[in-house]
Amino acid sequence: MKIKRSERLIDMTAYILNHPHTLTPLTYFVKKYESAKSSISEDLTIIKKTFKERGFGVLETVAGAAGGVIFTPSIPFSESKEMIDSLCERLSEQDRLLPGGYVYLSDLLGEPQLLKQIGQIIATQYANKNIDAVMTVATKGVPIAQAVSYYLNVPFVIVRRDSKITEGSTVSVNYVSGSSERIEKMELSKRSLKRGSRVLVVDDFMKGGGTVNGMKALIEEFEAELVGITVFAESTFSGRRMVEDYTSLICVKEVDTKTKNITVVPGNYFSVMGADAIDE
Ligand SMILES: O=P(O)(O)OC[C@H]1C[C@H](OP(=O)(O)OP(=O)(O)O)[C@H](O)[C@@H]1O
Repeated sequence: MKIKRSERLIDMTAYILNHPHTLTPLTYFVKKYESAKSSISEDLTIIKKTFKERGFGVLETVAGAAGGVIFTPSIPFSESKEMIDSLCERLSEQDRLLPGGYVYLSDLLGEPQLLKQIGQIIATQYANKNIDAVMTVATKGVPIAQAVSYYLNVPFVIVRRDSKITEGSTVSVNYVSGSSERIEKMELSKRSLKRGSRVLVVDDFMKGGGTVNGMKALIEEFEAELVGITVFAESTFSGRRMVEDYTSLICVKEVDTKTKNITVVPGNYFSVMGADAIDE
């Protein structure tokens, strides 16, 4: 289609934003807009510069015959900080405290815009870590895994605590639930992960860390590689937490079961990202 340059820029930007971590050859745009390669290259330079200045992410040009452009989305720290701070306020509402020191999150994890931001924030942390798959455990981790997998453009796999005939043959592990000291089981369809896959584990909430530890054990069973663990929220845990190396967006710092007050503060995301940024 032959359109004005201003319209072409908008159309190209929409396509690129909707295709994260996807190599798009320049010839695709040349054919689509019936334009010269030099015009398309100029357009991509404008988009690349604007994305960088506005903090939308990096538009990388891959040279060579099989080259093109790849968009790696990211979210500016300022936007992440604003979103996490407002979440801490919302989560400090009194009626969220559940028995056992858990916190009611399901309303937040049902909000499309918030899930989109959570996906962007976590995907920003792993943008350059060559993730092959995102892993979570049913049920409340699923919307988070879906959001993160969209922005990393990789599949997500769902670990289950119950056996389902529709999952085919599975690999299962027993794990100690850190919060309840109970032996529990989780399983994953054999079809889900290839040997050597680089896996990111996400979940909605971490208390004792037993659930995440179980997923770590499953990744070992698949002879895959754990790249990182990021949870939406963590709570302080009086017992011995089973997982040490993880990232959280928010932290339930204090819980007063008498007044039902909870104090929620930002998690360790910014300190972890700050460290990573220094390393880059
Ligand atoms: O760190 P731990 O002590 O292991 O607890 C964190 C688990 C428990 C809770 O899941 P549930 O509410 O039990 O299950 P579902 O997500 O299906 O609601 C949460 O979603 C994490 O997966």
